[in-house]
Amino acid sequence: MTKLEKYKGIIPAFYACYDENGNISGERVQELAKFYLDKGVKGLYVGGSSGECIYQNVTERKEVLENVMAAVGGKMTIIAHVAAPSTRDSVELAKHAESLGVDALAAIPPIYFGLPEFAIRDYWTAMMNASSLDFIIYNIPQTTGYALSVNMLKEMMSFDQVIGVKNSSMPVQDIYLFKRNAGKEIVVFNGPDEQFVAGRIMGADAGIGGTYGVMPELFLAANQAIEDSEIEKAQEIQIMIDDIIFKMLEAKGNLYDVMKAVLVKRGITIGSVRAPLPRITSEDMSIVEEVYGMIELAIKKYSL
Ligand SMILES: CC(=O)N[C@@H]([C@@H](O)[C@H](O)[C@H](O)CO)[C@@H](O)CC(=O)C(=O)O
Repeated sequence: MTKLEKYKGIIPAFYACYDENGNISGERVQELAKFYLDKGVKGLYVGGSSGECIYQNVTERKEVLENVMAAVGGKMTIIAHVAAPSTRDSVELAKHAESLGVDALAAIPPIYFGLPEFAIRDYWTAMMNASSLDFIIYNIPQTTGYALSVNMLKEMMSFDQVIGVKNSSMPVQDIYLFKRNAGKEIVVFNGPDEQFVAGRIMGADAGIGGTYGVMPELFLAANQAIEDSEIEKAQEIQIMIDDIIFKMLEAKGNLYDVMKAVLVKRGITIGSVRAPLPRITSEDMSIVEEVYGMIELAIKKYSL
């Protein structure tokens, strides 16, 4: 088994778990982490977009990771997204993550100001230098405004710690582009859940996604179908997944709040989203019901 094997598979992007007052709930974090452990996913991606990291302070982000590690540390692969607006906070989070024994760090590029590539490199290397952990570049141009270039990829790949890219850019060809130009074996994680199967076919080794958490069974089944070269089955499951995602996106409230409401129906309560993310409305509840039904039906169809 190569050292990259532990990253290959289905890795839900962990949701922010709050109590009824909107504070981090360690108890709920642990409950959600154990739910995913029971489902058999490969690992968890903690503190990313789905973790609402942008709206949490450093202390809160540490508390989330501490509770994930307390619940499932050592039992599954844990990737800690540690990027924060300042390099200083990101470095602090990187050191903290290493002290807890996570497997890898991940980071988006710096946000808000459009910075030159040398500054982005310095931001990432500061986090790497603060630990000895594997490091994953998080490419998500649609939210950060920076699209990973091949030159930057090559420069970053010269660091031994850099083992992969979580790629959330929309062109599926980027997956191959990054693998082709990395100059070494890397793991590419598919980001857009709507094209997970396409991403795997184009060479993604794994997937990290925000909607996995509400229907992990379906992504596990799609991944298994790919592994078994059952492409038609994989496509069929992907289409069901997309119908579910498109339905959730019809809601007025934020996608994460829709998924949190669906999780309640699946027996897991993790609170709502933090403002400015809009909460679901009473009219959105029919979408929640419908989505829950669609997930149940798909699970039944494939006896998952
Ligand atoms: C732009 C965006 O948020 N992309 C999501 C997707 O999982 C996305 O929610 C999904 O494809 C639905 O559109 C992930 O790539 C983000 C993610 O995994 C994370 O950091 O939480």
